[in-house]
Amino acid sequence: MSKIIQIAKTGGLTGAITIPGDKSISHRSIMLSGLADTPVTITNFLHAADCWSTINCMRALGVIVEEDKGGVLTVQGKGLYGLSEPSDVLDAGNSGTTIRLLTGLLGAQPFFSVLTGDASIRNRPMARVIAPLAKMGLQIAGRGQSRYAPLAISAPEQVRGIEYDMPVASAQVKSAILLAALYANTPTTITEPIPSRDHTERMFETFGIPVKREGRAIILEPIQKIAAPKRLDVPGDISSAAFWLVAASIIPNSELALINVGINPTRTGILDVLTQMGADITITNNRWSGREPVADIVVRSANLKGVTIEAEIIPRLIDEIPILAVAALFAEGQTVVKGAEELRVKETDRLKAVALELGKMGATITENPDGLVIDGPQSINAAICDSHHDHRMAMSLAVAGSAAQGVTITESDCVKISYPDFFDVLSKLRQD
Ligand SMILES: O=C(O)C1=C[C@@H](OP(=O)(O)O)[C@@H](O)[C@H](O)C1
Ligand SMILES: C=C(OP(=O)(O)O)C(=O)O
Repeated sequence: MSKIIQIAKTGGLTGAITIPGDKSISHRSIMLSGLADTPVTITNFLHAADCWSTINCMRALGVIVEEDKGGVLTVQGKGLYGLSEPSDVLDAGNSGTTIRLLTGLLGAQPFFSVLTGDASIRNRPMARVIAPLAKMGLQIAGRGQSRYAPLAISAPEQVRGIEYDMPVASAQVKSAILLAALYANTPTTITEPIPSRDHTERMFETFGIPVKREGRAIILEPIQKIAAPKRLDVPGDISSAAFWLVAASIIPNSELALINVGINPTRTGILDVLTQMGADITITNNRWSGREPVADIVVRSANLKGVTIEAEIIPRLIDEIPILAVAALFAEGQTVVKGAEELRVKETDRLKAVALELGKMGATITENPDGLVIDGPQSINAAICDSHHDHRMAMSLAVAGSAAQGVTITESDCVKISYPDFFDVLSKLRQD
């Protein structure tokens, strides 16, 4: 794929899109299956670069992962106590989920390992996982006084359960602790400031690991074994569907059917906010994919209005702020995003990148330390914009350009991180 892509203005988008597998759930499906004693077949796995980083790390620990021609995976795990010492450095690539979750899992193993990733990953905060894991007895050291990867992980003397009040709402930190807690000799209680995505908890239950939830607390008792399912199906990723939800809302004469979208309530902040903005969204065909709720979603063009997005909802739409900023440019009135300072430590500083790159298209966006203020509607022009190597930025810019006067995006191949077919799907739906 070319690194520079030109996107033209488009007429209404119509058709049906089967949404690719959920990235968060795909990572977890490989990790848990890797700890199983019996083979697990995984359907609708997200074949994107981040999830392959997880597969490659698990393979380096001895787990066998096979892929058939249709992309269905079969994982032959090593059992809870069967992972082996990797002979080389483990590479998480661009994936924060891979490096953070594996830090918890590897920290509890009786061997040495080193975890690193690309330039972006080596700049993302790791102290937030190392601090609670150290309280559990794990031995993890990193660059910059253990704030950054590469991380060197040594065998712990023992793994203790902890009671931990999380200072930041982060599913990655919560999950790292839960994975380490699988090896603890005492219970672990984690309390979240605001509930974050609960895919790890649901996946644990799918693997026969009981997880107690009491208000904002999550409790895991010491376990002896796990009981893997034979098959696991990954629902479609609502964070990928988000680009189509906004594109169809802001491009006149659009009607898209989004098939197989995960609608776990810890992820549906985008639906709540778009509905509040006046979007025309219908949820149909509600069903279950294992312990995860799934539906089809029909979205039609609508006149949007600005809204205030408060801190409390941010964890439920954490990855959707860039595309919501695009929606806000087309909405009548002011949109304010608050309590979103976590966006500064993602693949790039997403608050800064949104203001800068949409600014190149002529948009005026005020960047606050913890959010954005966007007055709409604004007319935006064609421009050459940079993705900052951030998949969600690239896709958000493509939607903005499609709805306005077109856009040229540099470093556009980063969409391979979460949605490799994104530009192909967009070009098939276009009515030029
Ligand atoms: O646990 C996960 O799968 C994820 C959690 C979120 O990160 P944080 O835990 O850092 O908020 C999210 O931004 C990321 O895309 C995926
Ligand atoms: C932040 C993201 O992922 P990760 O933290 O896994 O790199 C994302 O997908 O937007």
